[in-house]
Amino acid sequence: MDFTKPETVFKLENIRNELVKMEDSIIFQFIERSHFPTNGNVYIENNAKLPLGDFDGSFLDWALMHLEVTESQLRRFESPDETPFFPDRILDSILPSINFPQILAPSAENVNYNNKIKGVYIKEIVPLISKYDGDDANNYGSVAMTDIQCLQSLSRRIHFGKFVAEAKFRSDEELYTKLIKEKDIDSIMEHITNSAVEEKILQRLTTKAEVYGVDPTNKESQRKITPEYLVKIYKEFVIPLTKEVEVEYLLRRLD
Ligand SMILES: C=C(O[C@@H]1C=C(C(=O)O)C=C[C@H]1O)C(=O)O
Repeated sequence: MDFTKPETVFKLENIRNELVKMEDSIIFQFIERSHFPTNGNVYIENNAKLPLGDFDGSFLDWALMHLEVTESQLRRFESPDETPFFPDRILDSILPSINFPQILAPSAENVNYNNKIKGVYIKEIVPLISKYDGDDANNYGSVAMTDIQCLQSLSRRIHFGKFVAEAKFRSDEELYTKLIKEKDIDSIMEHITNSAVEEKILQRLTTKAEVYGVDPTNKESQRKITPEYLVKIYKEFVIPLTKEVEVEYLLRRLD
């Protein structure tokens, strides 16, 4: 898939191949996070234990916002597959624009699920992938940086739903135009759903987690991340959120 060549992006097979590649990144970032406890202090907004001057938010928010400001100046968010968590804080790039061809509908940039993704990650995913419930003040920085890697990978994977939706729209423009005009959300969700693909993804994740997630040097074969938890994360959060993005993108496709 090459974002400078739209014809490579509109092929659903190419998009699905990209989603498969993202599984490895997400698994390995979850494994990194599994070295640390939950460290709930990094998620508490305006936490007296982690003073941040006049910044309004959590330690994680502070780290993520500052990183995104730098990344924006290095052209990260010009790429159509990157969606910022702090769209109002990012800056113009200091690098010349690549001028990617228009691939998605102009309304695509308004489909930003990152606040919801961050909430689900903190509330639901961190308790599943972290080492134990607890706090280790020596690792606040490491946890924030690891969380940022996980969040940016999850964000890219879930917002890839925009490309999936565009490919599906182009595959049956008449049907989707009708459903969009009727604002028939349930029918749109039904038509973008492919249960066979979802099942294949969950089966592959189980195998990958069994291979990647076990430390071969550890005699007790202690798992770094359990296959059951990885499947649960995808089944209950990653895939549903991707489909929400697909539906939201399509509802705005004709704007
Ligand atoms: C991404 C797609 O759309 C939907 C979402 C999927 C996912 O998030 O993994 C898989 C299949 C579909 O239900 C697709 O059709 O490939």
